[in-house]
This record gives sequence, structure tokens and C-alpha cells, in this order.
Amino acid sequence: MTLALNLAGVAGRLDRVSLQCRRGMVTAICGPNGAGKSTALVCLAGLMLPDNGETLLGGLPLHRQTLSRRARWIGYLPQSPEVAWDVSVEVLISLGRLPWKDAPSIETREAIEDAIAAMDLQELRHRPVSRLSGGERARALMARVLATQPGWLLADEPFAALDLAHAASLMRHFRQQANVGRGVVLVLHDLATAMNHADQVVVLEKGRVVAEGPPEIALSREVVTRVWNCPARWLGEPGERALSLGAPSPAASGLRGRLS
Ligand SMILES: Nc1ncnc2c1ncn2[C@@H]1O[C@H](COP(=O)(O)OP(=O)(O)OP(=O)(O)O)[C@@H](O)[C@H]1O
Repeated sequence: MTLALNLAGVAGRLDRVSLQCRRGMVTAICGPNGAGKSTALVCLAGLMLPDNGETLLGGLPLHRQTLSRRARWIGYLPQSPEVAWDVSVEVLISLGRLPWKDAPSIETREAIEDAIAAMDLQELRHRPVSRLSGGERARALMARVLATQPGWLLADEPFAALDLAHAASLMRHFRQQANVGRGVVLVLHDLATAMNHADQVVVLEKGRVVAEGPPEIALSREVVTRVWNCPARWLGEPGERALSLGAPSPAASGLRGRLS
């Protein structure tokens, strides 16, 4: 089953974007600031209707499917999630089970416990969300999405606030989810994570798809250098790539010259 976005535009944000994500795969959406990554993810989640176009889940328009089906199929972590009530970590995570309110309680309990374990929140489960650090809060919010056990996991910069060990563990979890047939779509600024862990990468620039395909192609040295305007070189072996950055182009370094 695919999750596809075909749109003519979202005024000022996206322009003729067409992309397809597949279950069983990790798809990374990359691009510079303001490229339209979050907007594309919001559209994929069905939370914004493009001016002309649609999101298709399994070939059917998402906005015509029932809200409960959508909530069960698509789990979405926004870039800056808000927590409306100061509940405990465990209660926050249990909210992820709302789309499955008729499920047997044992299933619900297991899903919550699995999410707590996946995000290493056992010791924080009774703590109010207002008394968490930024990274702990991000893990609790991710756990809420995981607790839904949706067919698709859509996450906007899920590693941004996480330390190294928790980021690595979450990436392993995403891979496991893809391996059991879920679809994973991540907005990522860290190009090395996309290069090493995604199955396919979509690069956006100024609201348009400018490269897509396997990471080695979509994030080739030439693409990175041109799109991010930053001379770059991949180091290491496939699966363990690191990005070496050179000096910025004259256009970018002109600013530095004026400031110094
Ligand atoms: N609510 C809004 N109304 C109008 N324009 C917006 C709105 N939110 C974002 N934009 C604009 O849409 C474009 C795409 O924004 P988007 O947040 O999708 O980019 P992004 O690639 O996720 O950026 P970043 O890496 O900075 O998070 C940007 O030019 C942004 O200024």
C-alpha cells in the first residue's frame, strides 16, 4: 500500500509536488530551511488540503476516508508538538490509543508499554509533562504516536532534541517498524542519517522536488553541493557515511565578509 501526494500547489509553499512512499520502507524528506518539507508532511498526513491535488492512501483519496480509519492508519509527529494538558507521561502516551478505543484492554496496555519501552520512558512514566526536559518531552510525544501503532509513521525532525543513544535507538525502532510492513516518512535535516538509514530520499528545494531515489543518488555530492549551496563530500563506506563540509560558496561567504 502506498501513501502518495500529488498536488499542483500550496500557495507559496509547494509547487507541483508528486511523491510516493511505500510501506516497508523508510522515506526521508530533506531540503534547506523553507523548502516545504513540513508542508509536504502535513499534506501527507491529510491535515492540509492542497490547492489542487490530493493525498492518496492505498490509492483512495485520504480526505474521503473516515476520520477513525485515518487516525488508525496515520501517526503524525509535528515539528513543534504542543501538549494541551499537563498530564503524566503515561496518560499522554495513552492518548495515542484513542483511535482504538474499542480494542481489548490487554492490547491497549501492551501498545502503551511497548511505546514506553521503545522511548526509554519507564522511569519517567508518572512525571507530569511540564517537568520534563526538552529531549524527554520529545520522547514522550514520539511514544504517543508509536502507541497508536499506525500503518504509517510520519515524523518531522524526530531526532532534533534527542541525545546520541536515544536517536540511534529511535532510528532502529523506525527500521523495525518498516521491516514489519509499516511505512515510515521522516523529515530530516541530518543528511548523514538520511544517507545511512533511508531507503528512499526526496529532496525539496523552494517547494519543488529536485531529486529523489535511493540515498546515494538523491543525496549525491553534486545534489548536496548545489541544493544546500555548500561544497560537500561524503566520507566512509555505504551505511556509515559522514558528510564533510567545505567552505560556503562566494554568495554565502559574502555575508560573512560584510559582518567581519
Ligand atoms: N502558516 C504559513 N503560512 C504561510 N506560509 C507559510 C506558513 N508556514 C510556512 N510557510 C512558508 O512555506 C514555506 C515552506 O515552509 P515549511 O515549513 O514547509 O518548510 P521546511 O522545509 O519544513 O522548513 P524548515 O527546515 O525551516 O523547517 C516557507 O517559505 C515558509 O515561510
